Amino acid sequence: MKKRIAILPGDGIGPEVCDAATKVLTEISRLYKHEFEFTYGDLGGVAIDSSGTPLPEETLSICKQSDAVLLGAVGGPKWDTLPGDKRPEKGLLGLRKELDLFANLRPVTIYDALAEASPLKDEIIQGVDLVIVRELTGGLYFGEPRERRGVGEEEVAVDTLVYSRKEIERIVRKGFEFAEVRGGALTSVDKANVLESSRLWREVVEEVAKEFPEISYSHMLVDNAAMQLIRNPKQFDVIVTENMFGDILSDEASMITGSLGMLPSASLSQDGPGLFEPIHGSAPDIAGKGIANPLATLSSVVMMLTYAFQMTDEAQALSEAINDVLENGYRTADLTQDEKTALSTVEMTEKVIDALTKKVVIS
Ligand SMILES: NC(=O)c1ccc[n+]([C@@H]2O[C@H](COP(=O)([O-])OP(=O)(O)OC[C@H]3O[C@@H](n4cnc5c(N)ncnc54)[C@H](O)[C@@H]3O)[C@@H](O)[C@H]2O)c1
Ligand SMILES: CC(C)[C@H](C(=O)O)[C@@H](O)C(=O)O
Ligand SMILES: [Mg+2]
Repeated sequence: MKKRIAILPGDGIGPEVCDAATKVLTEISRLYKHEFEFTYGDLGGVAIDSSGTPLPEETLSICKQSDAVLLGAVGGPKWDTLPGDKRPEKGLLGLRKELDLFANLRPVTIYDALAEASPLKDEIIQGVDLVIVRELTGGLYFGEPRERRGVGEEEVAVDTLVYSRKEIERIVRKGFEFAEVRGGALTSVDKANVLESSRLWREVVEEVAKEFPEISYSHMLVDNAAMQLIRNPKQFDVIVTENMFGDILSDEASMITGSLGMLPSASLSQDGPGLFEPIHGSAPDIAGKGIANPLATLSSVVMMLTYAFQMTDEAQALSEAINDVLENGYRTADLTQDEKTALSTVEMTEKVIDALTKKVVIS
């Protein structure tokens, strides 16, 4: 059956890594005889430039009519001085809200071949396999009021951190469900020693835990969690946390794998189309140079195949192809000190496609 995929390349390296993804999806459609239909939409800075708004109606409607959405990244210096509600990032936040993508999964998987790319010691990172389940449509990112008022020394800026019981319940339940599927444990991360919203969060975790008597769980304060992720990341299996803490902890966790260019994500709603994107941004410092690591985006395609299309064989083959390429020593610039041997985005993508094709044709 035909699968409709909305492609939102966005800004900076977004188009470069999205190209990698569409090439790989095209190869998968050839190998497995699927039909993937790509419809492109503008989001972020490119959308501001083309239509004056970071999330045009047309883009939203393309996404709503799709079976899955693939996103590159949004933002960049060109739009940094725009007011908050006109910035590229507002387009992404609006899309997450409109599609009700409350559950953001950010898996942290270690590739043995990349051990030396991580700044952490081998014995600390070997065997790490964790997933951050980040609440994505609430908290500080969306709370009202959000405003600036007053002038001079009296000027104040307000952001509001608000969570309803219902919002917490649904993400915490997702966290427990993932822990159940993985046969693991749940760590709920909060700041309950200071924040009222975190105290409600903790209460809700205690209540939802009763539905999962066989899952062991614990609470951890976010500052300690940030430290523990570096000290002993193996202690974690599923981490469930609110929007902003999840944003920060996931960039931190990416260094366990060696590069921000490695971490994928899936943002899911209750029943609508999911959105799949690397966790990294538009990387203005390397945009246009053709050197971005496409693997976070290709691993996001693995998550799309798994969660949106239930194509488990295809997902496994692509995931193994990524592993094979790394085992064979291929690296983009972010993963090696040796500039001379570093592959471009296009070359790395070709290596993955070769490995995938060989794997599928032989099996
Ligand atoms: N989901 C998104 O669209 C998203 C996520 C994060 C940041 N942003 C936006 O991106 C812009 C730049 O933000 P930033 O510089 O703080 O974060 P960033 O993630 O874009 O880059 C941080 C560093 O990591 C490197 N990097 C990131 N992705 C890489 C890849 N695939 N391959 C190799 N190196 C990679 C960059 O070169 C840079 O040195 C900002 O406008 C920000 O708002 C967007
Ligand atoms: C660009 C920004 C709005 C976004 C976030 O903070 O959620 C990004 O950092 C991410 O991690 O996806
Ligand atoms: Mg982030």
